[in-house]
Amino acid sequence: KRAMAKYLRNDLDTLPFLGISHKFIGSDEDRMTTLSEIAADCNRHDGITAVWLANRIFVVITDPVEAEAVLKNCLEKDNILRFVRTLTGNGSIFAPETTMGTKLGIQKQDNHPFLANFERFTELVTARTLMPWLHTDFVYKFTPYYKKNTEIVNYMTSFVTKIIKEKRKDIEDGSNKKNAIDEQNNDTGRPATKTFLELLIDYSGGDKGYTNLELQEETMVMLLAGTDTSAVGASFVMVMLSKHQDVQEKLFQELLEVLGDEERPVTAEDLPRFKYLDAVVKETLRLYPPVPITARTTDKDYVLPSGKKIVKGTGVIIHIWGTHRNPKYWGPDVDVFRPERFLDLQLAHPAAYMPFSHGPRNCLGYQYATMSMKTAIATLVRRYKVVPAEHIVQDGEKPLRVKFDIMMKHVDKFQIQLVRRK
Ligand code: HEM
Repeated sequence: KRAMAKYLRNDLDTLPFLGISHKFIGSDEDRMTTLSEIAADCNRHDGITAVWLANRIFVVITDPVEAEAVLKNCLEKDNILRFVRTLTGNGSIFAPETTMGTKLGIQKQDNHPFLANFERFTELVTARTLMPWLHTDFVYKFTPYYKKNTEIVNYMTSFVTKIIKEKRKDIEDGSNKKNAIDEQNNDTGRPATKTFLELLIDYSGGDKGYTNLELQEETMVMLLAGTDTSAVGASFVMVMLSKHQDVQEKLFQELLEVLGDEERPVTAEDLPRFKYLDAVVKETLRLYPPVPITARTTDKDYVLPSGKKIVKGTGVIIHIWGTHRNPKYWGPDVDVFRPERFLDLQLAHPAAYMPFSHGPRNCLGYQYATMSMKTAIATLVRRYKVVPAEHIVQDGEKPLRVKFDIMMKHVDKFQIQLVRRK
């Protein structure tokens, strides 16, 4: 591993024993700044470097050719992601209403304890992931974070378990005909919609299928992976539209063309016709991927397409943010927000653009996420002009300030103003 560190060099400020882990101390904005410095350094080293996080070495990749080789061959997620498991257990890795089909009212109350706990959980997990001295359970248990983490996990699991028990009882009593989604859509005349939770119960064999613990773990996974990611993606698009009025005007014209003059609901059939919206969403997720990194571990020695060798047991960080900003694949205007680049684009490599990752363990929900983001954005932009929040100076090409807590988010909380269009 030491030999590997020598030929996969970096020019980052590395300390004895700590490696680069000291660079992750600080705020969640500082952590994202460090991640972007690592990406830029990696791009200067042919898209592959190695960094030490205390006693563990991680290979960092921003070259899509090398990334694809790893993502197709190493299917195990690296142990560095294990702290998420305090919540998801053994679930296969959050739209509360569509996931669980119970009126939670979470999205209508931004101070709902479930959301507050979820946010605090992501902060705690990210801090622990990036600070190696907190990795050992023995040490972690002596810190105040441990107590908080346990409280949060207990609250969230009991919240979800209660819903699962109610749902099972509803199904038993036959009182499950209508769920929260159907109630919202009560005038559509569509057959009853099955929620994710109902489908899990049904397909796994009803009473004889998944246990309550398995249902709880899978539901947690969907909540964790599904809710905030799409909301964060759509919110980044809205902020970029507020900064780039020319892009917004072009998008508005497309919406008028496809939807006509009336303010009718956007349908699934409209979505493929929104070519420019597709480009705007893609260009936003290129510059601001809500999940900026993912990780794998090697189960044997690998020789990458470049001939570089990664030894068994190495953590590999697939730096999605860095790959999207690799000038070798995106050209000299890599940092410029230019949706037009995605119109008729032939990607230089299929993994050069991967906000949903790439290969057999990529995002399970990418089609749903894309459809839900486009529907929300088209609905809003058809009705409202999006302008920057009053106190935020219009700063044109200046990059957004972003922070990292499992997901990447806007430091200024995605603040914008909506002005009703006539
Ligand atoms: C803009 C929205 C989203 C983005 C950017 C996103 C991105 C990602 C990324 C980068 C991964 C990591 C894959 C890897 O390690 O290779 C992932 C995994 C996953 N995502 Fe998403 N995701 C989004 C929305 C969703 C939604 C809406 C769902 C569910 C409905 C979902 C379900 C999952 C699941 C289950 C995994 C784990 C797959 C596995 O480990 O095999 N995601 N997502």
